[in-house]
Amino acid sequence: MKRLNSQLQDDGAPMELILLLRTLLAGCKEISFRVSQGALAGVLGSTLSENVQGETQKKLDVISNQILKDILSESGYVKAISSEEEDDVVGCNPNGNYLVSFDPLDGSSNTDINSLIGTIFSITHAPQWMEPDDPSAFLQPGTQIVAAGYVLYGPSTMLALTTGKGTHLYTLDKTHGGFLLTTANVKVPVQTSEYSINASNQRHWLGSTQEYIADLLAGSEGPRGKDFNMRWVAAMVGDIHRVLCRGGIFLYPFDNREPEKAGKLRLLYEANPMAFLIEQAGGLADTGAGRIMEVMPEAIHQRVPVILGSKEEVEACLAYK
Ligand SMILES: O=P(O)(O)OC[C@H]1O[C@](O)(COP(=O)(O)O)[C@@H](O)[C@@H]1O
Ligand SMILES: [Mg+2]
Ligand SMILES: [Mg+2]
Repeated sequence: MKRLNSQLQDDGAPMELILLLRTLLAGCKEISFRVSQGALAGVLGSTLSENVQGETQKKLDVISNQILKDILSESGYVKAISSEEEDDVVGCNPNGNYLVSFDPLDGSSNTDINSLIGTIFSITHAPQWMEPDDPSAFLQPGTQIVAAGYVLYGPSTMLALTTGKGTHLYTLDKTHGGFLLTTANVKVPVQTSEYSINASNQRHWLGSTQEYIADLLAGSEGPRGKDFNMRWVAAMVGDIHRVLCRGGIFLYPFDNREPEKAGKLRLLYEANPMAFLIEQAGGLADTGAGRIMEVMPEAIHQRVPVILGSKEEVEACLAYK
């Protein structure tokens, strides 16, 4: 079976980027181990501190963040990082050539129920002019990303990764500690009859979202003329993995609960990396007002509405105005 290194070389990834990815993934393997220890590791439950988003952090969030921060800042390849769990950009090596944005633990409320969680990341070049603690260099559209992916801590630990040459899925072989290529050039089916949305927010949605979901619910008796199935993992990483594996549409749309927040999911370390993976697998990723990867970020923790997945279903959704 092909190893990660060899696939990255075949995809033409520069050696320094390969080394950076290997470093990042070494951190994810450590997180994978910690996660698998569950209550035995004494890491479940909430801490008293709150992160910048005002949500209560789980201890595993803090631990995962620390693991990635330490390994990346010591690597030498990274000029600065931005993390969901850090209020500000964290400066690393002033001579580093890359910037890394990450959600160290996505779906963290699932930790208490032994369900799917993961780490999401994206990597861009670090501009020469940048001071290591300058957040403005992170405010680049997703089109500038050179590598993005997630590690899913499920029954097996899996990696989905793209460097812009297709999306590949790898499985962690825990007997020798390496990621092995298990699906090359994964393709999201263009059509689907499966959707994913937190329906408890329905009353807050825009009219167009209400109408679209109502038509899916009407199934074979409605205008779509077919029945749809619904799935919600409550961890974006789990929902997107399902979409990559068998298609579907995933929505965390704009809603009126906090209109200034424009959505729940964060652009830099949730929406953009997932958009890159989905697009590289033949799917679409949109905010409802344009391509996610073309959004010019204004802040490192900016949120965006997310509609992504099977091409024809995303197009059908976007046709509702
Ligand atoms: O609580 P809700 O509305 O179901 O939201 C679930 C969404 O929130 C998230 O858990 C946010 O991620 P974090 O756990 O990293 O904060 C997504 O992974 C998921 O899609
Ligand atoms: Mg998250
Ligand atoms: Mg998180």
